[in-house]
Amino acid sequence: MSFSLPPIVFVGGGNMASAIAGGLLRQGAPAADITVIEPLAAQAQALRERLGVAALPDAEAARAALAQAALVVWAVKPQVLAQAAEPVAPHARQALHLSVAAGIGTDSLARWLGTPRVIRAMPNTPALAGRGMTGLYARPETSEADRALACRVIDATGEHLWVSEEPLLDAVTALSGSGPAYVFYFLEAMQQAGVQMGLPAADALRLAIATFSGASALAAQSGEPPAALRERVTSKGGTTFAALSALQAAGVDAAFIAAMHAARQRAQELGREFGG
Ligand SMILES: NC(=O)C1=CN([C@@H]2O[C@H](COP(=O)(O)OP(=O)(O)OC[C@H]3O[C@@H](n4cnc5c(N)ncnc54)[C@H](O)[C@@H]3O)[C@@H](O)[C@H]2O)C=CC1
Ligand SMILES: O=C(O)[C@@H]1CCC=N1
Repeated sequence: MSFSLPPIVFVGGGNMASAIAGGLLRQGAPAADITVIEPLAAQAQALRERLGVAALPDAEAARAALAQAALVVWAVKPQVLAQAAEPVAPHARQALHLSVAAGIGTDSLARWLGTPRVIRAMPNTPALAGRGMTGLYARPETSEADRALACRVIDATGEHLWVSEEPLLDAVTALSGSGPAYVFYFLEAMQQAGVQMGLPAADALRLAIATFSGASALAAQSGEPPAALRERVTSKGGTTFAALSALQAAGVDAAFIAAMHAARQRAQELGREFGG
């Protein structure tokens, strides 16, 4: 299968870059169209071996690729983005820029990159399994073709959802960006309880994973609100009622909501601290 793609440069070759580049390659994009700037030699070597893409140590080595790039994907930590942008930006002003960094606003990005053609994305790690969910925000200076290119790249890792105002991306970060960690946290707790009740650890984990994916599939397929689906599991005076009463008594819903507000607040702080 062939998947035509203009040349792309990734800045940062960690989890997120691997997920997006891996998704593009799975869809049939030629490895020759993908270059990664990754200063860690071992990480660069792993990218070459696993994905077959060019992995170069810095902007100087990637000058030719940057000059030809239609898209530059920023996949470094928010803390190092400004510093990473400095040597790259002068060589890639013609490109569309797509940043996955949490919290860093497009005003800062446009300033550092010397172009307003900037789109922000908030993906999540299920992208590594082709089941990602990504929130997207485009600056008004981007064209329809720019937005279509960003969608094609992101859709190689799963689904996308556009938000109309940039601050909503911090809410997406708190919900689906950090969200896989909440699911893993619940999986750990469910496995632990299963083991306490005598189940082998592997069986407890299998039951927990199948329950999450089955319940999610049912919620997606039925289109019913989660509250209605929950009530259908909860027989009067039954086991689920006992469990949900214990969760409520422990204030789990309030704690969970507070946790998500903390995540959004941290995204806002990252923007202030490292957005410059
Ligand atoms: N991991 C996650 O669940 C998600 C992460 N993000 C965002 O994605 C971004 C990347 O996160 P990960 O891929 O998890 O991080 P990571 O640590 O796996 O990858 C970052 C890579 O950037 C490289 N790097 C450091 N300085 C550089 C420079 N100056 N130039 C080029 N590369 C440089 C590092 O060596 C590292 O390999 C972050 O900004 C994060 O906020 C967004 C959504 C979800
Ligand atoms: O924890 C973080 O900061 C990143 C952003 C969303 C998921 N991981």
